[in-house]
Amino acid sequence: MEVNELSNAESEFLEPYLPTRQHTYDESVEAETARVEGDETDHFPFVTLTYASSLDGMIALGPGLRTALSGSESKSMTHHLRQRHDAILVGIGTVLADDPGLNSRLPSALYRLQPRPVIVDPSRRMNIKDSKVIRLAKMGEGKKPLLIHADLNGKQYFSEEETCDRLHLATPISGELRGQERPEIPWEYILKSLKLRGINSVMIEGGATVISTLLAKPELVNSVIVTIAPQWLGRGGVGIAPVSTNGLVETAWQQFGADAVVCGRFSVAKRTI
Ligand SMILES: NC(=O)C1=CN([C@@H]2O[C@H](COP(=O)(O)OP(=O)(O)OC[C@H]3O[C@@H](n4cnc5c(N)ncnc54)[C@H](OP(=O)(O)O)[C@@H]3O)[C@@H](O)[C@H]2O)C=CC1
Ligand SMILES: Nc1nc(O)c(N)c(N[C@@H]2O[C@H](COP(=O)(O)O)[C@@H](O)[C@H]2O)n1
Repeated sequence: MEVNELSNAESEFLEPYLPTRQHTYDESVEAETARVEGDETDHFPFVTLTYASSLDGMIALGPGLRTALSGSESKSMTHHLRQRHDAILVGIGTVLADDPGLNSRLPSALYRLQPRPVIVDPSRRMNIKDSKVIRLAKMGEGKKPLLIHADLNGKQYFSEEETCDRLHLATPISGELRGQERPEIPWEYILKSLKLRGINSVMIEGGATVISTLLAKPELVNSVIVTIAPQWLGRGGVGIAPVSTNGLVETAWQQFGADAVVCGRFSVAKRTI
């Protein structure tokens, strides 16, 4: 699908919901040297939650199915968002289903402006050899991905490999988590670790599990940008279903091609722009 630069009006519409333009992030010096300074709210990167949904609230036709919802105009909007953040994060479910590129295909997205792909893969399920995100990084069309794994022994360490970097995060094995087959890494750990590595803004793109669990932590989310495509995906679809109810404030919407793009913030977010 063709990806084009946004018009001035389109990028001005989005700008209030985006992190400030910094572009100081450089993954080659990503940060052994980075230090957390400032108050508690500065310990987290700016988080933008974004995805495309059908009219019946579905993001895919079925579990594990790659489903095109955005038209070319709203897809271009997504690629604009990708180059406005230091990192783009998805869960391993999305990588296994979609084999996404996780780069920005906008003509203006020079290597310097590419987001660092971050993949939450607690149990190391990613197939490194056949991955598009790694192929693109090798060709210089995107950055090397950072994989986040769970370390059930409570350690926390970072290792660099030729094709990807791996960050092992301590997983609390207390009470309800003990004996659970799928280790769950608290979002606070993930986001603080990214900030510690010098990542100041992260666009979180999916999939259903990642979005639904983050929607239950609205205080960690600075802005929400949802594309609504004018179609229904039906009952077999994969829906967004947070465990808690919530609503956005400071909302705005604009048409991108046939799609509506809705933006907003949570009143409880730790900090605003
Ligand atoms: N329309 C849209 O905008 C988008 C649609 N999608 C669609 O979404 C679907 C994929 O959704 P889904 O299967 O839910 O996959 P996700 O991408 O949400 O990945 C879920 C998996 O990631 C791991 N994970 C996520 N969060 C954590 C955490 N906090 N701690 C530990 N592990 C975590 C777990 O891996 P494990 O299972 O190994 O424990 C979990 O099962 C696909 O069909 C895809 O096409 C995806 C992105 C955008
Ligand atoms: N914005 C948007 N619209 C859709 O209709 C989608 N299906 C998605 N999916 C997300 O984009 C990823 C694929 O992107 P690239 O391969 O990098 O172009 C996919 O994995 C989802 O994260 N997004």
